[in-house]
Amino acid sequence: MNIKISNIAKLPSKYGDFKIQSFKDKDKEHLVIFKEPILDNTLLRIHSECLTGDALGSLKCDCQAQLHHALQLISKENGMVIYLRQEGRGIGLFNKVNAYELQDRGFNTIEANHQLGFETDLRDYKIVEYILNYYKIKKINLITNNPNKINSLKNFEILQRIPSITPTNKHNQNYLEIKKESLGHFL
Ligand SMILES: Nc1nc2c(ncn2[C@@H]2O[C@H](COP(=O)(O)OP(=O)(O)OP(=O)(O)O)[C@@H](O)[C@H]2O)c(=O)[nH]1
Ligand SMILES: [Zn+2]
Repeated sequence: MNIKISNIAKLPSKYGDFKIQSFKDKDKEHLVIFKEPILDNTLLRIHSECLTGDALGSLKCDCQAQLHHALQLISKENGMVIYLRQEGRGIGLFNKVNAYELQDRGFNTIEANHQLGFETDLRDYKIVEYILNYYKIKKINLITNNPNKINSLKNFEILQRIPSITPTNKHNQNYLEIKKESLGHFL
């Protein structure tokens, strides 16, 4: 892996004072947001980019609420959010917009991906392993409902899974049901 690592900068936020550092893997500029001290057994959220949810407050998913919940948790003590630039479960923003248009026509999130010729989930978490090794983290308390994320971190000891439960609304109800029924999320 040919990873470039930025310097560490301060990021004061409405949830507290964090530090940020970027890890650049080819064209993907990932971000680590952390509250010191970084412990060997850190509280960790691995968050995949969702511009529509994280930045625009879309009600179609639970991403923004999950991100803010994690930032609130780590701001209380310490911990880390690894923000991965794998938008739309890895299909990218352009394709996600096309998937959303298919959802407007009645396809669910998984079917829409398949209609576009993509697998259900194209994400990979190799860079997470690199980042955790870089920070010398071996044990984690992982904030997630996604069993895939847990399985992708086989080289680390997962001490605890912290659920990330967010409010449902009429726009994300089906999305959350699919996560539970088809993707096995702990919801
Ligand atoms: N392709 C596609 N991606 C979506 C859609 N809605 C949200 N996403 C992306 O899904 C990713 C978030 O994945 P989720 O499956 O919601 O949740 P997760 O992060 O894997 O699981 P948690 O750790 O429990 O939050 C982000 O990259 C979003 O951009 C959609 O309808 N289609
Ligand atoms: Zn989202």
